[in-house]
Amino acid sequence: MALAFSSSLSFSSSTPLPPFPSLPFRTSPADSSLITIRAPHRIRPISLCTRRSLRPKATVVVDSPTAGGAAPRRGPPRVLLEVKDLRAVIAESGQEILRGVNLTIYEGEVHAIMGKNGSGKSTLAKVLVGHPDYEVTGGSVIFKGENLLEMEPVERSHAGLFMSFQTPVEIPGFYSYVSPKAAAINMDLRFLDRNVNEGFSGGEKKRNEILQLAGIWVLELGQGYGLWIYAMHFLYTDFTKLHIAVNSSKRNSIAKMVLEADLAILDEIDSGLDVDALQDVAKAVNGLLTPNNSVLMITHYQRLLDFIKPSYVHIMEDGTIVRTGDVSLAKQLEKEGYRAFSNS
Ligand SMILES: Nc1ncnc2c1ncn2[C@@H]1O[C@H](COP(=O)(O)OP(=O)(O)OP(=O)(O)O)[C@@H](O)[C@H]1O
Repeated sequence: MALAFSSSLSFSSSTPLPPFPSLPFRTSPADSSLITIRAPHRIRPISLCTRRSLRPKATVVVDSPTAGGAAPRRGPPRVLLEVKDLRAVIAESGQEILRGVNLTIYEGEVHAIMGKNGSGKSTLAKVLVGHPDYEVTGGSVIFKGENLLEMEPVERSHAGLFMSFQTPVEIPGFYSYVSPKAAAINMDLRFLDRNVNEGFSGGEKKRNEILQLAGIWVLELGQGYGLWIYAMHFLYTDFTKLHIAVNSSKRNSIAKMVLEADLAILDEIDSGLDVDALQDVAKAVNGLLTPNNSVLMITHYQRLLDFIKPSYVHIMEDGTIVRTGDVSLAKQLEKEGYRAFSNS
């Protein structure tokens, strides 16, 4: 298993950060051999966060010297992702899976990719995040003006690309690792009640994956103590469950940061979810959408699109996008099946 992780932050702490990646991560066999833990690419005190869902219902006490209003970016929407004639093979066998994918995503857009089993949807997602099982053999991918294909997976993550896996990883041992440190800084322990994903139901794992969009919460405590909290599991059911109380008067430099993705790739977030859970997940995704970020979601079912409205729906077949349209495509698909869209 390759574990891609790096910190671009420089901490003022004189004590080295704990070696977070040494946690006993494991992937489920059905999923990838790569875990990318998203480390911060930009840092913003929570008081600067403009996203509705992240305005703390939770108790968050922050002592930040840089509090103020963040001005939203102005100007016409930028192209976030431009995929041109992308071709990729399975690295081991050389079998071609992606056979010339073209896709352009502007910021503020929600794109849905649908397609038969085995048409290459997940492969496209994994190739975009740099999964080592695949080798790109042709085409180009520009993300935020930069050549995505030249970046390491972790750099893609830092650049603002997020992917939720169909089968998220389990992180046993998380509680015992974090809880003493959380106690040491007077942090409410109620949100540390479960190991990440371990024993979670399928639906809970999915919610958890989505809530990773809220990012990694980074606490830096002054006076020589730094702590990373990989907070995805704190959030797995409801943002109100995030309850971090830090007595800032006792600490002289506490910064609470939230990281967010510019482009979130959500691979079948709806599978295995009951109706209520689906709505919760959709609500979380919608809450994280802003005019400056985008979502690319892979789904088999139109019902997800009732809750997360797509700007475009693409139909994929045999490693390429064969049709693009609005949500009516998904409706037609539901009615007529893939025969209506087949190239062959
Ligand atoms: N690492 C791999 N090793 C072997 N075959 C692979 C690998 N990755 C993808 N494939 C094959 O490539 C094809 C496309 O797979 P992919 O998972 O991208 O399809 P999909 O459209 O996401 O399907 P589904 O809707 O069932 O999730 C399938 O035939 C799959 O078996």
